[in-house]
Amino acid sequence: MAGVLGVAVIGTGRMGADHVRRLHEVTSGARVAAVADVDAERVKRIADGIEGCSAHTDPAAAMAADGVDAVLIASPGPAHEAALLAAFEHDLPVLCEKPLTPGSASALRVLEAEQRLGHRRVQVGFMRRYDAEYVKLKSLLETGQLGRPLMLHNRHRNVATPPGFTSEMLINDSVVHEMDITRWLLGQEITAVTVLKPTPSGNAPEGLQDPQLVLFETAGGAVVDVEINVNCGFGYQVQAEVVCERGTARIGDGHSLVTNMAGRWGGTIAQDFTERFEDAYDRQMQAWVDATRRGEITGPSAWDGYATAAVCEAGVRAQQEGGRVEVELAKRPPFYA
Ligand SMILES: NC(=O)C1=CN([C@@H]2O[C@H](COP(=O)(O)OP(=O)(O)OC[C@H]3O[C@@H](n4cnc5c(N)ncnc54)[C@H](O)[C@@H]3O)[C@@H](O)[C@H]2O)C=CC1
Ligand SMILES: O=C1[C@@H](O)[C@H](O)[C@@H](O)[C@H](O)[C@H]1O
Repeated sequence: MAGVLGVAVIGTGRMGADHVRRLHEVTSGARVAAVADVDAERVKRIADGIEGCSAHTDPAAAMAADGVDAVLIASPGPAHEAALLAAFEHDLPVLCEKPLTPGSASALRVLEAEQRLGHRRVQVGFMRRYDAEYVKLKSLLETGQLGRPLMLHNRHRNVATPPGFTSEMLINDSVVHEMDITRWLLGQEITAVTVLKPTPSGNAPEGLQDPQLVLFETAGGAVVDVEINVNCGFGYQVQAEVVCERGTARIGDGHSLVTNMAGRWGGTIAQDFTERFEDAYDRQMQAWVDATRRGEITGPSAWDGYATAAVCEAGVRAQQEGGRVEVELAKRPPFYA
């Protein structure tokens, strides 16, 4: 399609509202044509701020609304499968926030439904693939100058968790990003997961197993560790260091602004993901809109969503049962080659 892309945004909470703002104010070639949320007041408030945008409480009605060419899903994970299948019924391209679905069985159903359509429709919102530092790191690895990657160290720290955040969510909501970025950076599937649990931090709400150290093994023999630490109190940090045969490369130190003042030097630390990954969310959206207008689907696929769901399942079992848990992954269909 050549014209402006009309997008229906499903779910207008924290991420959905931010994506609506982005589409409306930052992205070129797109407009918010419809919004849907089970919270009627919230969705009306958001639609009222955008000319020509209709408000709905039923996602399928938003997808069928006038001027809708594509769908952005930002409802909670358990609502994604129904929204994806509804988008497929209208044969609409979709940008679906992570996770594709919470669970490999539901993710497989989505893969099967997309294959029945006969063409790819889904991009999953693993926005780190659009972060300038991660892009540089991947480009460097692809030159081969550093040699074969042996290990990847990751740190993923959040200031604090919202109410209701569970120990499983450290894996399913947070470490899922490292699962995707590991597969993308190294070009290898994750084959096994082990989770180590230190005595919880005094900052963690009662009952939350935080922090955790999550280890992945990959098909190419690399070992990956992830410090997931979601009540660290001081800032939002995402760091990665690849150790290769001939050198190492590291991102995420956040040294873009260093100050010298009053006998000290230092900088500031982002406070949440919307700040740290703002550019990545913007680039992800623009890339999706541009590709969709060209009639293409690029970026992380439904297969990537399924593969990470399978690793999450192994991770949650490793967390709960202890020991090393192998990832059970279906054969990759040629459709997702
Ligand atoms: N890429 C990233 O860094 C991040 C991604 N996310 C993902 O974004 C999605 C949304 O998360 P948040 O915005 O943090 O959640 P939220 O709870 O702030 O917002 C969810 C919204 O969806 C609405 N909703 C619930 N069920 C619905 C349904 N069946 N249909 C339509 N709307 C429905 C709720 O009323 C709420 O307004 C999740 O998949 C989450 O994992 C969240 C945070 C960061
Ligand atoms: O996706 C995200 C959240 O859902 C999750 O809760 C955070 O830990 C991540 O840093 C963020 O990127």
